[in-house]
Amino acid sequence: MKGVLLVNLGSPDSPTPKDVKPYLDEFLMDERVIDAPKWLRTILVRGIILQTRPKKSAEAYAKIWWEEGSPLIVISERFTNKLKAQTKMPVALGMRYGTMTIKNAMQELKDKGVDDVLLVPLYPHYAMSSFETVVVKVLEEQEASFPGMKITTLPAFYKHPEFIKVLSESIKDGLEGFDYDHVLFSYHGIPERHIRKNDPTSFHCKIDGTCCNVNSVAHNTCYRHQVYDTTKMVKEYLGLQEEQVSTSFQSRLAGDPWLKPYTDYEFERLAKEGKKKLAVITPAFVSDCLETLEEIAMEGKEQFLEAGGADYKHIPCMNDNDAWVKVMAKWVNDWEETNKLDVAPST
Ligand SMILES: C=CC1=C(C)c2cc3[nH]c(cc4nc(cc5[nH]c(cc1n2)c(C)c5CCC(=O)O)C(CCC(=O)O)=C4C)c(C)c3C=C
Ligand SMILES: [Fe+2]
Ligand SMILES: [Fe+2]
Repeated sequence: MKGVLLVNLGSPDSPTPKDVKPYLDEFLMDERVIDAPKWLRTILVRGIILQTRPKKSAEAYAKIWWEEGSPLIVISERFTNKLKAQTKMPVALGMRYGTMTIKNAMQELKDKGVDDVLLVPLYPHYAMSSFETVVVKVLEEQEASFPGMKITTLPAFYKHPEFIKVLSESIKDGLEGFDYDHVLFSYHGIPERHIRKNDPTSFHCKIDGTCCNVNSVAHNTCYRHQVYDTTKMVKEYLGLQEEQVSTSFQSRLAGDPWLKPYTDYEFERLAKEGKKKLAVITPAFVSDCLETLEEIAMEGKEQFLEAGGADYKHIPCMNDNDAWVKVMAKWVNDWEETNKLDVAPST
């Protein structure tokens, strides 16, 4: 029997250093997130980062926490429940990190008789620290505990026309009544090195501003190419002008060079260039989370206004909006009927 496994990133159990620490430990000890050799990763994560970050992180989580729990988890659960109502197949939700494990979600599907699973990483773009680590973890769990289970993965849907349409329409709704003069597309950043590591040709991705416009098989796993494609397609759908739009990367960790331009620097640049009324959208995330609700909606607003901006709005993610659930329901139900996936054509 067919079934659907939705996977998002996950959150700590509560916004306290006690619960944030094991969550961050699992997250940052993932070799696809901090890709240093294990001995070095252990020193970096357990010897340095985890000494101070859990407290700082817990304070940030406390600012956005809801009565029902972490926004990312609550929103993902609402999305899952709505999807369940639109498909005959069993649907389960797991998180890559934290206590809502992928293994439990797979067990839930198995208990319902599912042996043919459509895995849906809840990320529009491919990065080894998001999409790839989910796929690898699911395959590890399959090998260890669910040997009879077949896994098919929904590819990154960053340029699927239905995704672009539903994302653009939700942005249009968010922009309604807000008199903006610029729209910033802020994506979660990744270290530049990860782009090169994920390049199957070993030579295409130069991160020099040109490679991403030249067709290549490398784009199937190039986060930078994919996010610029999303910006371009949404910009075209909404009829925005080139000079009204820019793309930047947020949430970097100290150390490595990460994808540029950095969102916090863009706030300053845009304000200084006279863009006074800024709308910020965050299309790397399908649901709002710490990185959108705290870093963009709260911190970002403060940074932009301090730099001289006059008005600022974070446009919410698609979350459990009905049109987005409908698109996902169509994708999974089509797969159930045809056993084929028509999601992201490769370039
Ligand atoms: C959009 C996909 C994501 C990518 C790619 C990604 C890469 C990445 N993240 C970190 C470090 C942290 N990210 C944190 C939070 C966080 N990250 C994503 C998504 C992607 N991360 C989400 C949805 C969230 C929010 C989770 C929530 O509970 O709301 C955090 C934790 C918070 C903090 O302490 O800042 C860290 C740490 C790295 C190093 C990385 C790529 C290498
Ligand atoms: Fe992250
Ligand atoms: Fe590129």
